[in-house]
Amino acid sequence: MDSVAALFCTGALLVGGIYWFVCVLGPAEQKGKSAASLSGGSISSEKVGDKFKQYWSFFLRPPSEIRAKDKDTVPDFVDTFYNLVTDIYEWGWGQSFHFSPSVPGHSHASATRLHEVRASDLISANPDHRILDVGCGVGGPMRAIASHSRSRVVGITINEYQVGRARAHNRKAGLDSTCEVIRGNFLEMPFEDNSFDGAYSIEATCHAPRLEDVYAEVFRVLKPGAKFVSYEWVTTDKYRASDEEHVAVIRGIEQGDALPGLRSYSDIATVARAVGFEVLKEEDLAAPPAGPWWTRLKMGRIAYWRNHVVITVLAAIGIAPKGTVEVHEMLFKTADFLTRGGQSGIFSPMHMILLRKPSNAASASASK
Ligand SMILES: C=C(CC[C@@H](C)[C@H]1CC[C@H]2C3=CC[C@H]4[C@H](C)[C@@H](O)CC[C@]4(C)[C@H]3CC[C@]12C)C(C)C
Ligand SMILES: C[S@@+](CC[C@H](N)C(=O)[O-])C[C@H]1O[C@@H](n2cnc3c(N)ncnc32)[C@H](O)[C@@H]1O
Repeated sequence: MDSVAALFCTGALLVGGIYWFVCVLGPAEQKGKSAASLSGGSISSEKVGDKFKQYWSFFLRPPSEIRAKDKDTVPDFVDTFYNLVTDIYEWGWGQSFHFSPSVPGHSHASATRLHEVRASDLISANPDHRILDVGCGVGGPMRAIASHSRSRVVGITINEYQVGRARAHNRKAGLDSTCEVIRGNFLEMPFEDNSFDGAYSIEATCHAPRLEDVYAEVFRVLKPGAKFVSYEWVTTDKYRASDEEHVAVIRGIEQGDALPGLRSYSDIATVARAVGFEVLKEEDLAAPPAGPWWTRLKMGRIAYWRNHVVITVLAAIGIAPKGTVEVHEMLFKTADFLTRGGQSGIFSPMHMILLRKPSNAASASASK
């Protein structure tokens, strides 16, 4: 009898321990995504490890070399990146793949929504509008903006797997009649000239080798007089190319986030004007008095260790693809570079620029 009781107690402790470890100790976001369903996106399970190695050796090279020699293959590697990370992002962060300033008294979810709705208000999105989401991910911002503004939103992403996830989330949220998702390259968009009443891009254009190419495409598809807002990833005026620590942090951010070279904040408006936009407003939304955007990354550290153990176990027993462990390790390190970039103030993921296509603009972009 004693041994049965001991067995029962051990079993109960084990189950309780696992529950505590997985669910209580910093639960992952788990909005529609559980650890057991982590995949390599559209990449088959056995190829995840190889694809990760290819990704890593591509982005290990200096950005200047990537842009000079392989500008045209960047979107393919960005696509691979999102196959590798989309499930982990959703599981550990949620459906909005971006940062937001922390706001006293607001949860992360609520601060995220405020940041998204701000973009919608800046472009004055309204129920008569058809709005473009440039680089839409799995559609967190799209759903928030469609609900808030009642406008129709069309999102474009390079990654087919994200299209499936975004459409499923839209259906579940009852927003599939107002939100549409298309697979395509934002450097050559499959949309008519002058066909959108507004556009926004949240932390996505940083993947373009040349900012002018994506801005020129947005310019082309916007109706004259329509507004475009972008939250850009940039180095700030505190960044010094002569400081080794600064360079290492920025390289770490580029490699772990599929970026062909971060731009300086001072280049954004110049590019926008060169393709024909009027600059209405420009502001670093990360600058004080805004609350720090990186606190969520720092606070998550214990959960990342827990996630690492969960992924390692799931990969060992064949539930998660083997290469997922390496992908997670990369994200773990990237989180540290991003935090250092935020704390030192040399990097901002939310340099906001608000642009307008002049009312008298011709339909096609001037820059191409
Ligand atoms: C705009 C981009 C993505 C920004 C963020 C959404 C992501 C940047 C780094 C990501 C993460 C880092 C650590 C992960 C952690 C180790 C894991 O256990 C759970 C997921 C992370 C928190 C993950 C979540 C998304 C990020 C914060 C780029 C790519 C242009
Ligand atoms: C960091 S995610 C941000 C997603 C979304 N804006 C959000 O905040 O949730 C960047 C997005 O840009 C998309 N992207 C990157 N390069 C692209 C390209 N060349 N064409 C289309 N989409 C691209 C990715 O597929 C991804 O959906």
